[in-house]
Amino acid sequence: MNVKNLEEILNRNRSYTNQGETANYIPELAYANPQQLGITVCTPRGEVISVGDCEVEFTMQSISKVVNLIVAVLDNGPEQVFSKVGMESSGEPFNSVAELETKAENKPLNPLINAGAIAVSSMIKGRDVEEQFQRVCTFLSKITGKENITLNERIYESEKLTGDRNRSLAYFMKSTGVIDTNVEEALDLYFRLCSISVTCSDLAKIGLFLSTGGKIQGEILHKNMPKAVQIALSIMLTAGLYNESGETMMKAGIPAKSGVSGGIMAAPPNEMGIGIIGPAINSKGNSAAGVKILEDLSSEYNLHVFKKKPV
Ligand SMILES: NC(=O)CC[C@H](N)C(=O)O
Repeated sequence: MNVKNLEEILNRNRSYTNQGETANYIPELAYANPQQLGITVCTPRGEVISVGDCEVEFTMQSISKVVNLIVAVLDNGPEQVFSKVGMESSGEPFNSVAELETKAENKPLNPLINAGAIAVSSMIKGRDVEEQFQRVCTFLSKITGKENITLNERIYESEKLTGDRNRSLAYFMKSTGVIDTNVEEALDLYFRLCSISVTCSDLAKIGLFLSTGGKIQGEILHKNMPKAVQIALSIMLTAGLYNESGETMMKAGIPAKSGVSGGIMAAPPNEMGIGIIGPAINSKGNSAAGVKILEDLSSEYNLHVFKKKPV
């Protein structure tokens, strides 16, 4: 792998930024530059290669759902978490209201759609929202090696102000017993987690952590970490890109998670961590150029999980 190679992949896919738009249902997200495009790759051997607009910060949005899930699984065990949230891909938009009532016994279909992630947030341990949030930040800090994990206040306020769809999902889940804690607190934690600032290289480090089975600088910090990571990767593979997950699974074949700010975090097992930013998103809510870059990275570096690797 080298810089030139990655630059070529980035440039080859640049025109796809014109096939998307920045998210505007959270008004503050609309101000991102739709032409921005960057890739960072981290390998287990310690190489870090960044190309394009990698230094720009953006919010994690739905990529935080993966970290959220791992913390909740470590806190409660998988049985407890999956007694409230399903394991199936949805085939519907990430904020679908209808499927919550009509599918899977009132359980949100999986932890990576909005309803599922709000339910998972309610299970994170802590005295109050601040402590819950700080526990997730501490974990993120260990993974990324960044001392300060910060929240983008403008985006957070914008999310809260316009988050009525998420509120309706959460209150519905309270009525069916999926959420049995304070709904507003679960939502507040969810909004905060979505508003955490990151760069491409932070995403690549999260990807590397997952790709190496949950190791942080060669160490496993919790005995249940490998299991939690295995769960997260499985759900990323089947549901990480919402109703574009099947196509991405077939074409790129890499466990990945997208967010509406245009980030994609990907974790081809044992290979590398990948962070991509491209704020112009397609109709499914995924970075328009980002998904194409993921496909190209997969074919360039043989990353598809079902591609026969040379022995
Ligand atoms: N797909 C996403 O990134 C959605 C996250 C966003 N904060 C929302 O709740 O709608």
